[in-house]
Amino acid sequence: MKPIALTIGDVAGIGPEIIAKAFAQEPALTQGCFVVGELEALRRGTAIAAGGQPPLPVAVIGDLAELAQVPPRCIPLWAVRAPFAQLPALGQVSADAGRLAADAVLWAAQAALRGEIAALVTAPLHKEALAAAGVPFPGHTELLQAQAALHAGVAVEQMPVRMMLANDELRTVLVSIHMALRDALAAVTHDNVLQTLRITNAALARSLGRRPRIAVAGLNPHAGEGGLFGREEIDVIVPAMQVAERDGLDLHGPFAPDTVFMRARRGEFDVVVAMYHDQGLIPVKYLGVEKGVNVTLGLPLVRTSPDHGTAFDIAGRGSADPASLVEALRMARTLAPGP
Ligand SMILES: NC(=O)C1=CN([C@@H]2O[C@H](COP(=O)(O)OP(=O)(O)OC[C@H]3O[C@@H](n4cnc5c(N)ncnc54)[C@H](O)[C@@H]3O)[C@@H](O)[C@H]2O)C=CC1
Ligand SMILES: NCC(=O)COP(=O)(O)O
Repeated sequence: MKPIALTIGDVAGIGPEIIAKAFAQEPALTQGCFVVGELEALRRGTAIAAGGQPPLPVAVIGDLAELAQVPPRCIPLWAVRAPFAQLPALGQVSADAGRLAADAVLWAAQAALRGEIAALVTAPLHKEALAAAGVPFPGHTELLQAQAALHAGVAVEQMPVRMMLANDELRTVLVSIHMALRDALAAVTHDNVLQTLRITNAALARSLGRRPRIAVAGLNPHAGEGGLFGREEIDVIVPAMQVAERDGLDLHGPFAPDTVFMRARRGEFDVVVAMYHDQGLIPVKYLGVEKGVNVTLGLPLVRTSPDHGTAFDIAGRGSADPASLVEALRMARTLAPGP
């Protein structure tokens, strides 16, 4: 398989530390992987991860062919900038860290689109730091969508993508992501719901090898209770489902949002389409932030990420759990195309 890039994320957070822990704890899984980032921040992460023991060494590479020469228990690094004279402080929003995080993702996205790497696994970045650096995208998902559209020579709207969060008990795909809740309500449109259903169906049919059973969450309490508590289910969600059903999708609902995740977790459905960010992410993260994986559906490349963020509150302490990053790496290997 081609190499897998791990982008360093926001270096004021736990990204470098959990990357170093993943390399230390999972030598077989991380074989053929390399970090995209900056030398001093990665070295700081290896020292934090080692907790007083000798840290894993870092080997800077200038060509992906050099990966084969990197000895075991050494972390290969593709540096996207010169080493920091002064590292961004741990636990604080900084434009320098935001710029580095974005540059690492941009480099890896372009390498993936050129077919040089099998997948990218992105350590978390801080959205305020990204904005402080002047990056015009709220998160990875939108940045990758824009890069993929550019590469394909199409408008961003012609490269629709969706966020999926998954663990071994539950999957959810979101109609909208990084926007104010008021805007998310307005984003529950016929086209957005229909597009989400189609993207979900295509992605899961590929990974499951069969037609996925898709549950649809309502927007309102009790899925509107027959129109008593809101009409979006009747006016928007059901008509979009009817169009998708005519295309052969196996759809169920719209169901009361407070019970649909419980039913999916019991095995009734393969995935729940949620109407906005927190409706879908709270149930998955509540099952354990260490288990979830974020996958961007709809891209012409494989991208996974841990489900948690930069955890500024614990950065530098050595207590960050690399489990979700390890799961993201495992999932990237599963989804990545063969040689
Ligand atoms: N894939 C990505 O790039 C993601 C980025 N974010 C961004 O991260 C920043 C911080 O977000 P928050 O809402 O504070 O969420 P967070 O996930 O960074 O932290 C929430 C709580 O979980 C704990 N936590 C998170 N990951 C942990 C780990 N691996 N081990 C142990 N404890 C862990 C933190 O210490 C904190 O108490 C925001 O800018 C957010 O947008 C959030 C989610 C995903
Ligand atoms: N809540 C998940 C999240 O914000 C991750 O966003 P992205 O950086 O994967 O687009």
